[in-house]
Amino acid sequence: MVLRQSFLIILAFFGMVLCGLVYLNTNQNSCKPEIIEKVITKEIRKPENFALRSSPGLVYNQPSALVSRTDVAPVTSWLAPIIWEGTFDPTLIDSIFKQQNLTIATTVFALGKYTRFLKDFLESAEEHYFVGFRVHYYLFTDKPEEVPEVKMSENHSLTVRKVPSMNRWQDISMGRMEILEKLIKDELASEADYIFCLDVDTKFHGRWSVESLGRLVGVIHPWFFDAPRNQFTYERRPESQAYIPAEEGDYYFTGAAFGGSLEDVHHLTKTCWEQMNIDIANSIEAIWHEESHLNKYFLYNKPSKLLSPEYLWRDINAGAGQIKVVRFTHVAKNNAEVRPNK
Ligand SMILES: CC(=O)N[C@H]1[C@@H](OP(=O)(O)OP(=O)(O)OC[C@H]2O[C@@H](n3ccc(=O)[nH]c3=O)[C@H](O)[C@@H]2O)O[C@H](CO)[C@H](O)[C@@H]1O
Ligand SMILES: [Mn+2]
Repeated sequence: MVLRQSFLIILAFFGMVLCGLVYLNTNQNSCKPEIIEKVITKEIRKPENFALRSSPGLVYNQPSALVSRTDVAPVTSWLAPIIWEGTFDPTLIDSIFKQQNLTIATTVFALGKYTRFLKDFLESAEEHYFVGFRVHYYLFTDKPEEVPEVKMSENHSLTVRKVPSMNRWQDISMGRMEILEKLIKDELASEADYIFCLDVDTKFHGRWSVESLGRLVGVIHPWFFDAPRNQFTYERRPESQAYIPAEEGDYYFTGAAFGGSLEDVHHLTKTCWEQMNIDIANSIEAIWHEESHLNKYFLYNKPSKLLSPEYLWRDINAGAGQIKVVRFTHVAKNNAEVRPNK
């Protein structure tokens, strides 16, 4: 009898503990979405944070309603500014954006032999890229041990992330879209205001700063800024999701640099990655990989700001009358030697 009673008490005790655990567990699960939501809503910036406030007493040149550069277009036909030297006042624009307390996330990938480009990329960025503004670089590499020590300025920081190696350079280049989509979705909401995604085989030579910020930002490719649209190297096969017919197209954009607000770049990376996967399922790869999909995206989701080829020039020594300042260049490389495949 006593034995039976104690057995029942023990059973009841374990029952309670079990119930408690189940409760805790379900409760934790049901809490998760709430917590995530709280973090995001807490960090969303209010519209007034983006107001273009200027300080009394700031001395700068009077802007003109009449005079501008006449050798280049400072605006697209959908009224997005095109940023060229001489279209903005660095003193004024820096002072306005200083008041917004921004963080610019910047991603760069260096897999395989491309780690050799990191030193020049990072050192030159520290000299010219968003100087005086908060920058968080996210560097994705399969060889973290090869990341050089580069001294970061006070408000710039670098996070290194290990990613698996890949055998095809095309897969590395296209795979960036998937990693970027996840990074923005999972981590950046409470971390940054804007993002730029850059090729690593590049180098800064001049200012690249807040004049480049916008909701959705594309960089005009240095080889095609003066070409007619039917000569752009868009994907021309209708079977690909990146297809653009010969009579359509605005500009040809580079895949080596794009950016904007987290929300807009998230949508861009997600869409391009989805489109590339449809192509894979249909056994087709766009002629210039994610760059082709990016161009398709920009055609039907117009960028709100365009950066002139000053923001991705061919080579520091290559000249063109319209390029008054070279800010960022693609560096010459031996593709056959540096890539894992043809
Ligand atoms: C100037 C320009 O418009 N560049 C684009 C162009 O060729 P690119 O010749 O510039 O392509 P690329 O060889 O630089 O590859 C793009 C990027 O992928 C990364 N990477 C690539 C290979 C590798 O082994 N390891 C590695 O880390 C690295 O960050 C590199 O900068 O077309 C590519 C897609 O076809 C991309 O759209 C590039 O952005
Ligand atoms: Mn490149």
